[in-house]
This record gives sequence, structure tokens and C-alpha cells, in this order.
Amino acid sequence: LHQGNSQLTANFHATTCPNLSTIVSNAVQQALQSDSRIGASLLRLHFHDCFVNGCDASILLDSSGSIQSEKNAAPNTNSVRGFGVVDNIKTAVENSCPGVVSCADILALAAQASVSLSGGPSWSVLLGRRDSLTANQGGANTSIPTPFESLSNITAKFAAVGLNTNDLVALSGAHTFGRAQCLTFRTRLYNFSGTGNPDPTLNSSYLTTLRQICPQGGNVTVLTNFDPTTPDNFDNNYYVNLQNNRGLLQSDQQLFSTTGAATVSIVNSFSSNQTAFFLSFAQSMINMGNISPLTGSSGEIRSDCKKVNGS
Ligand code: HEM
Ligand SMILES: [Ca+2]
Ligand SMILES: [Ca+2]
Repeated sequence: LHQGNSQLTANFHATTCPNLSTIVSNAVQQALQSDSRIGASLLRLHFHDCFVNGCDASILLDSSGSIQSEKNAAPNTNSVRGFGVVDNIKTAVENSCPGVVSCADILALAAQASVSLSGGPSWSVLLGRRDSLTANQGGANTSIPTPFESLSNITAKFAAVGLNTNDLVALSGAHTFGRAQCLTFRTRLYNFSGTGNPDPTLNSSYLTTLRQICPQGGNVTVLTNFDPTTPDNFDNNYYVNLQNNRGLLQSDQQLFSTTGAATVSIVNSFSSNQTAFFLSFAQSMINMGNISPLTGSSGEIRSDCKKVNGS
């Protein structure tokens, strides 16, 4: 796999923490036993970290003093999860290799372990990130795509962090597992873009199912699976679902339903070839993991992922 231009390396912790990836993988496996959703949640944490100030564990900082936590930004609040598991992984890593592995590297490793333990691809995670001294709540509000945005807006948000259309389509395949709340797609069911009608790009039997899960005036925090077929497995069903007008979010379905978009043929190729999807996903995860890391003497190795050292 092409490794990009960052200063990260696969063997960064080879001598200082030789069993690192096994420690992380065992901890994720343990967590999956009591929470089948946690792999999806950990993958999403890495994404929401990397899109805001780069992959620097800024998302893990709690509010305190001058820090306004990214956890309270709109895309994250009452939505991102897995912080307790990240703390457990960090504790396990510190027990074997104190003071050398950043929380940002732990997020990247936990994302990889989550994907491969769920049946998806493995790849060699590039390491050597350091942890931020700050958070950027405003950045989280503006840089993370929302499910209601146009394809061109979302493409621009990916481009802003150096990711292209292929990365967008491949990484969106993460919605092959995990859950979403009704509030993220309910306007598609009843009053799409103020038309008074459902989204025309929504399969009619899937529409019926989703209306039962998310009735008008009901609880908007109710969860449903992104992928009704294999909800916890990392596979290429996401793209098959899009071809059948069974994408859950508007931002998912528009990858296939936007006439003339460059994303359509990529969806078709990943739908017909899981190997091609897995190869692209692994490469795009490396690309995402390379977004503006802190290296050298920038930042620090946090001892508690929730706080800046000494605070
Ligand atoms: C392309 C733009 C994207 C948009 C608009 C988007 C939006 C969303 C939304 C609205 C949810 C549901 C949140 C909730 O209901 O609380 C979600 C969940 C999720 N997203 Fe995305 N997402 C995008 C890209 C990505 C990427 C690039 C990844 C990872 C590589 C990812 C991984 C996930 C996962 C795994 C979940 C389920 C998490 C869980 O069950 O805890 N998403 N996303
Ligand atoms: Ca960050
Ligand atoms: Ca699946």
C-alpha cells in the first residue's frame, strides 16, 4: 500500500512497545463481547478526530479551563461513544509500555482492530502521532460533514483535509456497520426538502420499515442499523444497499443517486467487488490517518486521554 508523505511509520513502536497492536486488538475484542456496536463507534471516533485539527486525539479531551470539548460539538454530542473503551485500551497499553504511545495512535489502532475483528480488511497502521494540547469545538462543528449536506459540500470537506472522491466513497463504506438515530434521517421519511413527500430515492418497502422505527412525532433518538442485512459485519453490503435505494442517510444515498456524479461508478465497482472495496478502504484509512499528525516534539504523550498532562 502507498504510504503517503507523512512522518508516520509502521514500526514506530517496534522496540518501545512490541506487542502494541495485540494489546489493542485484545482490548477491542473484549469490548465487542459485551457491545456489538463498539467497533463501529471506535472507527467513527478516529474519523471525527482526524477531521478536526488532524489525528491528534483532540476529540478525547474533556472541557476544563481553556478547553471547550469537541465532545459537545453538534456532530458529536449525544452521538459519538466509546470513550470508556478508549480509556481501557490506554490503561492496558500503559501497563505494558508506560509513557510512549499517544492516545491519537490508540484511536488509529482501535479503528483498525475494529474493522478487522468485524470481518473487514487488515492493514499496517502508521504510527508516531502525538497528542494535542487543545481542542477545537468550532472546528468540529464546521469540518465534520452532516448527513443533510449536498454531495459537493461533503466532497469539499473531504478535499479540505486532502481526501479525494475515491476516499469519500471508500470511507463512507464504514456505514456497513453501526447505528444511527432517527433524527439523522427522519426528514427523508415525511417531508424531504420541504416537499411534504418522502425522499424519492428511498426504496418504498425500506421507507415503510423506517417509518415504523421512526414514527412522526416519536422519539428521535431511537437507533436503527445502517446495514439491515449484516448490521455488525464489515462487508461491501453498504454499496449493494445503495444500488437498491436502501441507503440510510441522504449523504449515503446521494453517492449513488446523484446523476452524473463521479461517485456512482465507484459505488458500482465496490458493490461488485469486495476485494476492491477492502483494498481502497485500507488505503483511504491510511490517507485519513495521515491528516496533519503532531510529530517530533510537538504536542505530548498524554497519560490520561481525557486531559492535557499536568492539568
Ligand atoms: C461522508 C460523510 C459522513 C456523514 C455525513 C456521516 C454521518 C453519520 C451520522 C449522521 C451517523 C449517525 C450518528 C447518530 O445517529 O448519532 C454516523 C454514524 C457512523 N459513522 Fe458516519 N458519516 C460520514 C462518514 C463516515 C466515515 C468517513 C466514517 C469512518 C471511516 C464513518 C463511520 C461511522 C460509523 C462506524 C457510524 C456508526 C457509529 C456507531 O454505531 O456508534 N462515517 N455517521
Ligand atoms: Ca483531532
Ligand atoms: Ca454490513
